[in-house]
Amino acid sequence: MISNSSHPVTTQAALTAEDVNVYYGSNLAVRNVFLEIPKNRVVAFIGPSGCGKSTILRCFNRMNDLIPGARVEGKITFKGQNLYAKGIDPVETRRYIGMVFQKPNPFPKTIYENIAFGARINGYQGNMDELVERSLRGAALWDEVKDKLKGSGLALSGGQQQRLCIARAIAVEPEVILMDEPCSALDPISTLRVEELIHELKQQYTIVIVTHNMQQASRVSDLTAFYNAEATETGNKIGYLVEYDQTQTIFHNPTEKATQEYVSGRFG
Ligand SMILES: Nc1ncnc2c1ncn2[C@@H]1O[C@H](COP(=O)(O)OP(=O)(O)OP(=O)(O)O)[C@@H](O)[C@H]1O
Repeated sequence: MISNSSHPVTTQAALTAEDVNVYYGSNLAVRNVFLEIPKNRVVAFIGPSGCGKSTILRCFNRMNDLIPGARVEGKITFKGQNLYAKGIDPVETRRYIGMVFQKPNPFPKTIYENIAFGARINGYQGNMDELVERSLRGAALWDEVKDKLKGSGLALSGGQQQRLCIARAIAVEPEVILMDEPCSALDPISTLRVEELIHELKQQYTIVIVTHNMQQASRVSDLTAFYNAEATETGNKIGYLVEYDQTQTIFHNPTEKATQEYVSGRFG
């Protein structure tokens, strides 16, 4: 069930966060997050800068492990399995829960190799040409690149590079794709293409997207989590989840005043 919500979601949960706190060194960055991400849904994280959206996103595939001093308390589960239990391999976790970053970051390799590289490392035994085509089609990029697969991924436009990164993410057949402001470096047309793609991808994947763009959150997501931050006596800011509900509700009939003010552009 979704915390802070009067509208529980009954579909199966892909990911859950239970009383999650994240620290950087001795600073508490985000506190007491309870959240459930249902399977095959798009969930948007919104809120002002520094309220912990990316920090929580990174908990879901243990990317915070790569940040020195970062520490996660509480419980994060993926299909019921505690992701932070002893013996869980974070690298393996990221195969099931992929990530697309703010700035497109293709490998300095050919378009073909951008897809094939990760699959090969994961011991993919199938037909690589087919996998490359399937992944590029899945990311709505195939028609634009099919004649230049041996060209560099870095020679593509920003929007194409981001779709290449999405193709790379889906090539290893994850179940969840985490997207951290995937369109913030893209022009409006490329942004729309990625948004259309997100719509298509949710048939097969569960998607969590951090965005600063309110229209984008309302266009692409089924559910929206609004985070905010409060200042402590020492001047640090601690992020927390204010409200999580159906996107329609968050944008048109939120429970909390702060949510109403944020979605109507009155702060943030
Ligand atoms: N690598 C890090 N080391 C130390 N502190 C960090 C690190 N990353 C984030 N923080 C701190 O954690 C808090 C939450 O940051 P986070 O980036 O998760 O917020 P956000 O809501 O995603 O912000 P934005 O919208 O600006 O990307 C902030 O106070 C930030 O300074």
